[in-house]
Amino acid sequence: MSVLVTGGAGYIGSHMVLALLDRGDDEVVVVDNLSTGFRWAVAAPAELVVADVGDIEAMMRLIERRSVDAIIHFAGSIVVPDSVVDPLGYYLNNTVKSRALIEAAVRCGVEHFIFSSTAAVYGMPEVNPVGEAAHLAPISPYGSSKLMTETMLKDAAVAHPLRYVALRYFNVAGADPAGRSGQSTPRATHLIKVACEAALGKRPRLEVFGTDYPTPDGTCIRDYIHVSDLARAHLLALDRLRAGAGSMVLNCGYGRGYSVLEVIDAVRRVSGVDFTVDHAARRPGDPAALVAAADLIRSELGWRAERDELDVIVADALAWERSLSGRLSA
Ligand SMILES: NC(=O)c1ccc[n+]([C@@H]2O[C@H](COP(=O)([O-])OP(=O)(O)OC[C@H]3O[C@@H](n4cnc5c(N)ncnc54)[C@H](O)[C@@H]3O)[C@@H](O)[C@H]2O)c1
Ligand SMILES: O=c1ccn([C@@H]2O[C@H](COP(=O)(O)OP(=O)(O)O[C@H]3O[C@H](CO)[C@H](O)[C@H](O)[C@H]3O)[C@@H](O)[C@H]2O)c(=O)[nH]1
Repeated sequence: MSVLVTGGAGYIGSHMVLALLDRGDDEVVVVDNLSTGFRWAVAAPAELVVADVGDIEAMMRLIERRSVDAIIHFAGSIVVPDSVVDPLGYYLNNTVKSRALIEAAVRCGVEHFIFSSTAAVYGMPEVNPVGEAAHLAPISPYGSSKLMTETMLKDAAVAHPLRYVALRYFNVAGADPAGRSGQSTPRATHLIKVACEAALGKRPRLEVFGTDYPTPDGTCIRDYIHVSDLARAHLLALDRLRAGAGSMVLNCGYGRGYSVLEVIDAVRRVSGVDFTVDHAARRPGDPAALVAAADLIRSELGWRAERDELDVIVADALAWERSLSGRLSA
């Protein structure tokens, strides 16, 4: 039996492949169209198939050839502001192509499906920490495209012998502690990556988007989760599904938030570099605070955080950023 990891050449997917291989699950096949991913990010002996998840025939052939019993679906487009500019492109890549993949799974009898959802399904939550039962009101096409895939899975799981875990990630950060993968996309927008680039002189400065939010220091609060802890949550979800558990929707965060200024302090502290920080206007669509209620994932999966110290997350991200320059041309 093989696990199919879509988007396995990307940031989080490449850590998933490492987590599977590290525990001895060697039958791993990756599908990635390399639109933002990297061939080198797929660790051996995982097989990389360069294909599009929307190609239903190709997905069915692959599922049959590798006897896939579980799909972990990371492939998608992830930049929230881009989704506002190109909503139909986001609905195509995230919703329409996920539908094709789900149909391939159903037609081939794959019973286990894990889906990368997002805290963006909550929009601007009125209460923090935000629980899985909170009102779902995405404010971007990105968030809507992911919520629509959650809905398809819910309905497909009623009609077919398919069980799924939708994991709603909060802010994913950090890198493989052994230095084998990390966030590599050029022109990244994520705060910790951008701050590490500033600390290493790859950017002239960091801009803080908004200092007048109703938070203790006026900057936005987010729940940053280490990518290795997140990958481990997927392993546990896979084990639960294979053991016969029913479908679940789970937040992935630590239940603790840090402000933008606290993150900047951590990056300055860990790097020892006092890089330039400018105050800028609010970025449209940013909720003031987004922190996970993280009890359900602990009780349902027995998941425990291992790298939840902000300085550890930053140190891993910084180490990866230092090692990155030589790799991107590969
Ligand atoms: N990074 C975060 O903070 C975050 C937060 C919430 C949810 N997510 C979700 O996690 C998943 C992975 O995100 P990431 O940060 O690793 O992004 P990423 O861009 O690094 O990885 C996505 C991968 O999918 C591939 N891909 C995209 N469209 C494809 C298609 N149609 N067919 C085949 N491959 C395709 C890309 O080439 C890339 O390798 C995404 O679904 C994203 O929405 C990420
Ligand atoms: O240069 C920067 C970059 C970010 N920020 C701030 O830092 C916080 C975190 O921003 P990120 O861009 O790192 O992350 P988001 O919270 O916007 O986005 C995250 O959550 C979203 C759901 O809300 C999506 O899932 C997305 O993929 C995921 O990274 C925000 O307040 C943002 O305004 C800055 O001040 N300066």
